Amino acid sequence: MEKNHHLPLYVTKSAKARIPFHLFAVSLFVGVCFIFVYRVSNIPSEEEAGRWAWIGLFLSELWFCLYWFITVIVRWNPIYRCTFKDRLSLRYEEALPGIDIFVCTADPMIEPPAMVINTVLSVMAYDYPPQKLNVYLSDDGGSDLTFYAMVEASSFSKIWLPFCKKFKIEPRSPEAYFRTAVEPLEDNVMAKEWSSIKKSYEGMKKRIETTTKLGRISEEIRKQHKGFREWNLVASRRDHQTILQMLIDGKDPKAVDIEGQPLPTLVYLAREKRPQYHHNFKAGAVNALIRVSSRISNGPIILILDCDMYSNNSESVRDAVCFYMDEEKGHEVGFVQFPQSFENLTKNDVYASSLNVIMGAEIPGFDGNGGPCFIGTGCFHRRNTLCGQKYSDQECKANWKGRDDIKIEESASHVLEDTSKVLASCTYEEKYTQWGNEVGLKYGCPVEDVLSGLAIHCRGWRSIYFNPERKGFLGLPPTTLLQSLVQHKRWSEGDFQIFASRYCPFVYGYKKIPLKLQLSYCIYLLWAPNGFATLYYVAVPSLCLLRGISLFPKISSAWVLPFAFVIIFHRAYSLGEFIWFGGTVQGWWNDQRMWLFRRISSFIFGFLDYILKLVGFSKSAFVVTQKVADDDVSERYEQELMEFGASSPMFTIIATLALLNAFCLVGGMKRVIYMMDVQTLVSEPFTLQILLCALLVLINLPVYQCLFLRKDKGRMPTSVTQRSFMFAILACALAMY
Ligand SMILES: O=c1ccn([C@@H]2O[C@H](COP(=O)(O)OP(=O)(O)O[C@H]3O[C@H](CO)[C@@H](O)[C@H](O)[C@H]3O)[C@@H](O)[C@H]2O)c(=O)[nH]1
Ligand SMILES: [Mn+2]
Repeated sequence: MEKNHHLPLYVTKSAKARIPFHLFAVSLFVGVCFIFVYRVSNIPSEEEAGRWAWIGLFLSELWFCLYWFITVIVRWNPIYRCTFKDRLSLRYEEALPGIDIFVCTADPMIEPPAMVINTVLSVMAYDYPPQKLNVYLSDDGGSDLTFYAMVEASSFSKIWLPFCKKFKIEPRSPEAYFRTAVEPLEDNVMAKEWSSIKKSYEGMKKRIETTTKLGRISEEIRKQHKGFREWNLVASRRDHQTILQMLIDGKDPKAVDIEGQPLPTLVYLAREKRPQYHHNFKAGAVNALIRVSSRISNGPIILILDCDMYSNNSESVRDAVCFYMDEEKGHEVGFVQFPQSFENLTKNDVYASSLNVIMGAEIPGFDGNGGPCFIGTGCFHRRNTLCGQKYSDQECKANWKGRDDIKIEESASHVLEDTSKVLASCTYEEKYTQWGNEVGLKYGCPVEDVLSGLAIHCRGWRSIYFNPERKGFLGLPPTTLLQSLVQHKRWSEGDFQIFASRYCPFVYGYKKIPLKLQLSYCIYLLWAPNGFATLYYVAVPSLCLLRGISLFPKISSAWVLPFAFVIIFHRAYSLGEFIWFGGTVQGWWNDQRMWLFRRISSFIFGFLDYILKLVGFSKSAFVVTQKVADDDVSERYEQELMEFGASSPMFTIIATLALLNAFCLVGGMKRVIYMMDVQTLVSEPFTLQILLCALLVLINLPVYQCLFLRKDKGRMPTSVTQRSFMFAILACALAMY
């Protein structure tokens, strides 16, 4: 036992093959230096055409180099973690900390209640003592439809939890389980239970879906639970009192499953909303939950989840607890972040939703540099840390060791409901103004997660990234182009807002977090400016080609070499990395296209929106990502056909640039065909420009399809087509004359 005590609860491993990567980075840097030498020594003189185009290109390349440098810093020293859950059970099974799990939902129409309760059921079924699990649902939609689904879930949990535990099934979201599991025909006992539970699940799902479709709760259902009466007072989803219902009170001895085992506490909360108070989106919801849960269960560890992120691994809580309970380092840990992984991705991932490279290469790099950022979901926080506590070596060590859950008043659930309501009221935060600032998640930023995580790092805490073999959580990716672009607009805008505010990591984190972590943060915080450099690079060289201004070395010149070297190796590395983390070649190509689209649309609009907010022209918003799609849209998603089909300025930019490059390529090819002898071809100063233009046309092929060939509803709307033709022709005309 004594010896056992000194074995750590987790280990950290460095990545292998770091040296080749370092060599690669250094040689690429040498190549980049050559490019810069070329750019500086060949600036066109003032009389020559294209001086400004040249300088602009140089600035874009400088920017790309700077940004690439950050991506190298992030990848320099990734680390990976491994836990020992058996040691945890041996030493601490009786002393495991309580866990409060927060699930956030915002709208029953785009986040169907049937999906939400699957997430809820999956976390209720964690392999963890149920008395120590407390599940809270925050419903920003304030919807009785969601509440109804929760009532159904609370009774279904009585058969679902024993079933999960008895047969040790995975995953524990009933929907996901029954979708993939094969009926256990050999095992007679299980087969019988299996089909009866499947039947009751399907019955429940049907009832919930019918009710959701109907859009209101029938009288019959209303009688099932006193909680429905609350909706008599609800004026609208933006104007209602706090609704707090303890659906299962884990402390109640009568709250047991069909096998007589205790159930986790289950709470439904719709915080108060009034038109005159800003509700601060998800951050506001989480903060209300932090307060309410402190009265009800006060678990020292909080798991935050989006409503589509169901638990795919029933041991994740134990994994996370290993980091917190480690005798050596546990007291330093502020939060444990799991990767954001998705189900429902298609083979070649048309919209590049997978985040595989970010989760596989970049976030482990963050961990090596001082700790992963908080990405909003799949994250276990220490309650005190979230509530603003600063890290201090001695104090935290002492506290965590002799950790004594702060006692909470024992009272009946209806009393708790009444006394906790005030904590979720609009006026509460007026009195305690530190909420949303020093306490809880921060307000005022569309990426409350990244900002709050940064603040936690700056208060001295470390964070841990844990990416187990069996994914901890699975969510739903955006399934249309526009949703993906809108999501990235929110992210790029929020991230840039952090960079440009007093929370800029170089200022706010100065002397508080390591420089390499400050730089790492910039990999996301500087997404938005990338948009401009990219926009320049995909438009100006092509237009110059049309006009006859050369911006790259002649194909016969030795200066071509550094360009070729940098471009080929940089992209080859990216391809290799993509495939290493489970992608396909076609998937990589799609990924490249999506990054192009995001940069020239989401990032630009994100930046502009940031400016508009700055001068007070537009208000902050949080466009919730849709989690359901119409049948024909889903079908096209399955076929990996890009979905345009809506009129959006983002599509206009994308289509304009696609057309512009097509026109320029035609113009450029004409030039080559006119001078069709080998001698001039070799000394041809436009070869690289033509190649760049051709590559852009190639990557934009799906856009031309949507413009000219497709007939389905996902094709480009006529208005967008007309507008983009006009803009593209205008730009070409301006370039030529
Ligand atoms: O007013 C709101 C708006 C959103 N949400 C919830 O926030 C979560 C995330 O919203 P979603 O539309 O799915 O956005 P994503 O872009 O997928 O979210 C990512 O990015 C967000 C920050 O932009 C983080 O908060 C998320 O955790 C992270 O998954 C969902 O559960 C919503 O129900 C609320 O509770 N209240
Ligand atoms: Mn989401």
